[in-house]
Amino acid sequence: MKQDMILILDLGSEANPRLAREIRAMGVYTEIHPHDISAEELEALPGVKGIILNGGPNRVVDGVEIDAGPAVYGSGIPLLCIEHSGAPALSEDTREQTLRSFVFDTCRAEANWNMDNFISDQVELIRRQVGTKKVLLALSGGVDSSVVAALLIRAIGKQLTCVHVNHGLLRKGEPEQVVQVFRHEMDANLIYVDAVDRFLNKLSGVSDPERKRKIIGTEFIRVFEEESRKLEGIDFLAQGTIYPDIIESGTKTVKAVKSHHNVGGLPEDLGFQLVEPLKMLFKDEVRACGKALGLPDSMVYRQPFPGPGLGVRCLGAITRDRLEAVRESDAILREEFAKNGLEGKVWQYFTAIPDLKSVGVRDGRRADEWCVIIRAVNTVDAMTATVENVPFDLLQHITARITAEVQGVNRVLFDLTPKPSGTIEWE
Ligand SMILES: Nc1ncnc2c1ncn2[C@@H]1O[C@H](COP(=O)(O)OP(=O)(O)OP(=O)(O)O)[C@@H](O)[C@H]1O
Repeated sequence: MKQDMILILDLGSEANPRLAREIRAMGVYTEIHPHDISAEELEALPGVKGIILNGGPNRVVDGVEIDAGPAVYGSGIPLLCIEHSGAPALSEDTREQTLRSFVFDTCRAEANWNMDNFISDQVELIRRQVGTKKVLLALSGGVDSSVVAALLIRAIGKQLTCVHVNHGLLRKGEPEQVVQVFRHEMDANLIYVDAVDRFLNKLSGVSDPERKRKIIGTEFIRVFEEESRKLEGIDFLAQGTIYPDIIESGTKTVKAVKSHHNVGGLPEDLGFQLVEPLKMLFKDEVRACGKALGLPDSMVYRQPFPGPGLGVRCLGAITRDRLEAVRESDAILREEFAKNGLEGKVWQYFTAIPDLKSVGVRDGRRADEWCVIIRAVNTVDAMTATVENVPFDLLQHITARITAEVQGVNRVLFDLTPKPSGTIEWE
């Protein structure tokens, strides 16, 4: 990479990602590495202009205080030590000034970290890694895999084959958008697999949420493997791994938040070499990259969506008609939130339909129909969530639309429960 880099060494701080993002926000590239980086590893990192030793509450490991070694202290590269202790923290201003002065005055780093440079570097690296060989990508249409696809199309064009599996659990219009954007606009090699019947047949009668998730995950792998076996001469598999996936899989001082399996469960033994061009990007940078590559905002700024899709919002055993009602009501909710300035403001909003009918009145007759639950929540870290205060007249308008436009629905409920005691999703 041609960019200057500030290296962050993890001396037991939980604030490494935050520090890394702060410096990237100043336009300077950062990477987080373990405290005991060797001289060879340090040497191999390009453009290191400064090193920050970021200490914190986990600094003592097995009774011993960890520290960087001679490779770092003897490197001649400017060092800054930060210790997050119990002492009163520096004010935000002082902290930012200290960081800025270290980065720009002491290290003389150039603010050359931006998406255009990132993209041109990655294009070069991908071409070097892949040569004239072929690459396979499972393309969900979600942010990460879409940005990987766009980057690879830029780098190697038709040497990339994308496989999109329509399992029937995607939101309204999403499979069509994948085809439109990647096949028609970006002229990519796209294999579109219509596996709707296959998934819904497997899920028929299954009401246990864990079993539903498992079936969706396993069936996805089967379909993907079947498709990849039909292709010949593929050496590489591209994946939308991003930096938080790697950070969260644990460092020497911070235990794993979750294991790093990135593909919603693609096995590790598919026998391909990996291409992971986004693995050093934070989520907002992935979005910026997608935007710079020309992907539509509706793809790049999409709200988080669970891996098993609408399957976990069609509560209990999935039926086609209730799944359709989830999809249609979700589309109305999203349309109304977008029209009324709530898109981009509310972190996550969706509808869920329990396997429950109640009596109502339709065309002057009693009719047993489902109820739609609206959920709209805000969160910083998904560990806790608060409910968005959606204007009452908007809720009434959405209720009127859903009960008029969505077949089989006679009631709309608004979920007032924060997390805890609720969770964000219903299953
Ligand atoms: N319907 C699908 N068709 C093709 N690939 C899929 C599909 N669903 C998931 N994948 C693959 O599995 C990966 C992980 O899926 P997951 O649902 O966990 O989303 P994610 O990590 O948020 O990534 P993305 O933003 O790309 O959806 C995706 O990046 C993609 O490679």
